[in-house]
Amino acid sequence: MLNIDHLNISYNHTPAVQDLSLAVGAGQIVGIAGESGSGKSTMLRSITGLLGKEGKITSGDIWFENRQLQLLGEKEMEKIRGKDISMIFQQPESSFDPVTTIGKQFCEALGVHEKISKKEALGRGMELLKKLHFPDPERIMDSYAFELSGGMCQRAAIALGMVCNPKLLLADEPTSALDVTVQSQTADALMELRENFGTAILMVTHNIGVIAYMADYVGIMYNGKLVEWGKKEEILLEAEHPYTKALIRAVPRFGMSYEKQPPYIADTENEKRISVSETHWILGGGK
Ligand SMILES: Nc1ncnc2c1ncn2[C@@H]1O[C@H](COP(=O)(O)OP(=O)(O)OP(=O)(O)O)[C@@H](O)[C@H]1O
Repeated sequence: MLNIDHLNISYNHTPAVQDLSLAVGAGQIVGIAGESGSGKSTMLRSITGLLGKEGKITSGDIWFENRQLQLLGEKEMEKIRGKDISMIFQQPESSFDPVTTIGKQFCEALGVHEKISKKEALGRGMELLKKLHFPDPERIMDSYAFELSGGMCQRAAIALGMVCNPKLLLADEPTSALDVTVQSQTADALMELRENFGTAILMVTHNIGVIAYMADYVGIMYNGKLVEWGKKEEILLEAEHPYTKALIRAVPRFGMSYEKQPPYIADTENEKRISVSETHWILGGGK
């Protein structure tokens, strides 16, 4: 569905992303981890054509289905943004206009891409809010973003991002600004979207625990380059790059033995183990 091929991006001639290739298949969750400044957000923004004035794709291709996104003009990108590809951000409030009700923003988001009545648009939004476990979607529709808690706001932002039923959701640190319990709810909400709608998700984060919990494929960025790429189990168990090893070592253990936390991603031959439920616990999802 999405194929990034030997992508190079610079800001004012300084390279930020170098020779990056990766792929996201339909319905897959791909997690990209990496330290601050390694180029994760730049890579995501390049997909939606939002690199700003300084940012430039200097070579390489971004294929989405049969289109080369980096060759499309702003008008064509506008049609794709929000409809086929949508994006959610670390600060959920930044997905919303603070002086417009959430309901009105659902109507506006749908109105850009479809001829749809206000009633129908609100209905579609409320259905999504229900799927994301809001017991009172009508109240949410009448609220402003600042009236919601951080976790509610992020789930509402996910619903807004999903309202046009995009094939690909880009998520920039979707759980980082949230406390651990809400991180877990948000991670579960994203995984449910994949289950319910087959949405592919490309997510960048500092948090290898979130990736261990959610992703099918993992990439590790370091200094603008993708230094590791593969299936989650392969990367978490067979990390080769020193930065990946350090990231995995840095996952807190909370003094719990692995044996108490099945199921494992286990490589019995080498007796190396990473507990998926441990990362779930780190995310606040249970003990
Ligand atoms: N608008 C910009 N103008 C100039 N340089 C930029 C701009 N945005 C990002 N950069 C630079 O590009 C490099 C990659 O930044 P980017 O934000 O993509 O990293 P990141 O991995 O997403 O970091 P973080 O995890 O802190 O968000 C950094 O060196 C950063 O300073």
